[in-house]
Amino acid sequence: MPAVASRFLNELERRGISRQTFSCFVVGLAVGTYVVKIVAPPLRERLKTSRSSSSLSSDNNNIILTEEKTIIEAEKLLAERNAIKTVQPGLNKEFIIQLIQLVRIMIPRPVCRETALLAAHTVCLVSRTFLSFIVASMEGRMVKFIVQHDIRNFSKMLLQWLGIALPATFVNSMIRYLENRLALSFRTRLVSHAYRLYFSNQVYYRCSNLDSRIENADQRLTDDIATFASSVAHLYSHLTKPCFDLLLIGLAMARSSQRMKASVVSGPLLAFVVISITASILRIVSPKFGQLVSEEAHRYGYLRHIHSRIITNAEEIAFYRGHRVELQQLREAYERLTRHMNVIFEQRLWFVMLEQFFMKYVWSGTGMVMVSLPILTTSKKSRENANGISDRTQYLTTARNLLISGADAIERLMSSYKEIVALAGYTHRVADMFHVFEDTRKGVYSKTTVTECKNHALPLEYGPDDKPIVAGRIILEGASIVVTKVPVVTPNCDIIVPSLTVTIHPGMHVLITGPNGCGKSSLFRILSGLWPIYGGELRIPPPRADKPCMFYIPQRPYMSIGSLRDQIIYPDTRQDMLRKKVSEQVLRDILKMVALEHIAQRDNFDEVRDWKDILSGGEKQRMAIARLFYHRPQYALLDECTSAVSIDVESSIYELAKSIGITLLTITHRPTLRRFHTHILEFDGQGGWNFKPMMTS
Ligand SMILES: Nc1ncnc2c1ncn2[C@@H]1O[C@H](COP(=O)(O)OP(=O)(O)OP(=O)(O)O)[C@@H](O)[C@H]1O
Repeated sequence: MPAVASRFLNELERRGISRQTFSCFVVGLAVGTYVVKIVAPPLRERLKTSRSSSSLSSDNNNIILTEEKTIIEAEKLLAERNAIKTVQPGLNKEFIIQLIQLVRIMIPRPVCRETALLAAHTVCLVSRTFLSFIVASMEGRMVKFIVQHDIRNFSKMLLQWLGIALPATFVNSMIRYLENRLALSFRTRLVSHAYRLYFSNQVYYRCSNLDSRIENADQRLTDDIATFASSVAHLYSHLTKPCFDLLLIGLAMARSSQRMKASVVSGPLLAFVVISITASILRIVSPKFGQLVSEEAHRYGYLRHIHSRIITNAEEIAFYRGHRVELQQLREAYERLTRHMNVIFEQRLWFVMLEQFFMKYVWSGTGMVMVSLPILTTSKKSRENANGISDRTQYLTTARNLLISGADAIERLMSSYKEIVALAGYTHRVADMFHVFEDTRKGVYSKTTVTECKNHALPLEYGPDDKPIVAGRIILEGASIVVTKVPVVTPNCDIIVPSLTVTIHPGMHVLITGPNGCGKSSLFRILSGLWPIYGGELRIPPPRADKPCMFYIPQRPYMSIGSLRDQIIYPDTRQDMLRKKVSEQVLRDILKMVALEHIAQRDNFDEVRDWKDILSGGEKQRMAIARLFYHRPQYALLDECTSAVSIDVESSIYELAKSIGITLLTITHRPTLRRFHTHILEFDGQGGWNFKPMMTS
């Protein structure tokens, strides 16, 4: 082995690489690797535990349910805990696979805007490294000329130094600019991919109502994607540049110490030993910041939750004069947060002290020793030589500059590692979100259920996890709604109605009644395709270009952002309206039908307001019914949508709807509406139902 090593070193020397240069490079590489290794575990630990504001607080794998948690929250926490148990974000194979998948979305083709930005960014990074070397050696030579009283050469060098400053500053700001552009480009690609998935097949509804794998889709779509994209862009420069820097710095320092005829191994070796020992100490004594930060985020999230509850329910609280109770709750939440923050500050106090001591003093001292070793070990004869003094000054200045750059590179390498670990966490969150979107789009759900689904006597097919399989069929055909042996099953796997069979032809106006929670609205969810069909068959008319097959109006109407026109034609846009050749006069007539003509007189159709707050409860319901007259669907699914409308207006609305050929499916508890219907579907609340023609009295 020694013979092989010696031959290898001889070969290097033959190719112009001295033994000293090579050993310096190897030691430098070892220091870098060790630093990265030593910093890794605590950071990974930290990232695992520091999660979003809605994250769970877990201790020894047991969920701590604070007094504020409801059953729904408990369910969410359970789901989150399960997710953490199954997939651990970290630097593993899964991270690489997920990262490659995301990179394919961010850089869809070999030749695209992103690759051009990446190429320009790389050129700038390489240029910056070379420029810093040129500047460091120039500064060394300038000091040498000062010591030698060589004014001519000093002035020449100063001018050259200033000349280099211009491209150097330009390259620096270009690096930042390109990094930001790259991050934004990546983000845009990811966001448009995410939006495409989120708005196909009602994924936005399904992933929050039928699936519990994603707790906060909004946070993942905004914060997580943005952080992931900027982290990838940042990491590229943070990883490549310090490695490149360290390599060149090592070579340059070896060259300059070689000129001083000194040993080049002892310095880096010393640095390696010192960095290893101090980094190990820091790792051992570091407090568990991950857990502490996670708990802080949790308490902060609760404080925000209380604030938003007060804003949402301000009117109710004001009527009740409930401000004392609310204030008390706010104060308690705030105090819990500040108490915990104080604990973090105290723990951080001594740790930061130790960290600063090592990094600022121990590492700097080691650097000084490294730089001075070649000078301190020179012979007495060369020490007394006049040229030797200026050479040593030049060496010292150049070495000092290189050392500063080297320290900067090591620091950046350490923070790059932090970023890789952080990136693993965000990669997991973003990739997981896409995965869940894809699943829910295809109708594959995973929900932690409170109820066990083990009633195998019921006519459902069950999977190995004892959850019912989505085995029903939807057929778009004919003009009638035909429900055949379809069970009504909630997302929690509660079977409300084991088997429902109903046929509704156009013109059969059906009144749907039954006690609270018997499954009336759930039937509408099934007809609209929001809930999966676990069995049987559902035939509904295929969608038509001129009018929708079904139009649902809920009890709590939704007011969109936009003008008065947008409220009436929702979910159409103005372009859709113009294409359908609907004039403003038609909109005015529609408002008249629902007794809202005064709104059109008060505001013009372009008026943009906060309609949710401006309109009264009954007015909002009437506005929702105006949409029915605009869209004129084949079937109207009316879910207690006139509960706040006066009886006379309600009657005229029903008469009008029937007269323009809309078939009504109405959920109501009001007996006054019976006369507008031809059939009745009665649920008994025990899973039974009865569908028959309406008896006229
Ligand atoms: N998203 C959901 N996840 C789980 N269970 C749900 C969900 N939505 C409704 N349920 C449950 O399904 C059952 C039927 O609800 P549904 O809304 O159909 O009742 P309903 O007959 O319309 O009642 P009401 O007359 O009070 O409006 C209820 O027990 C309800 O708790």
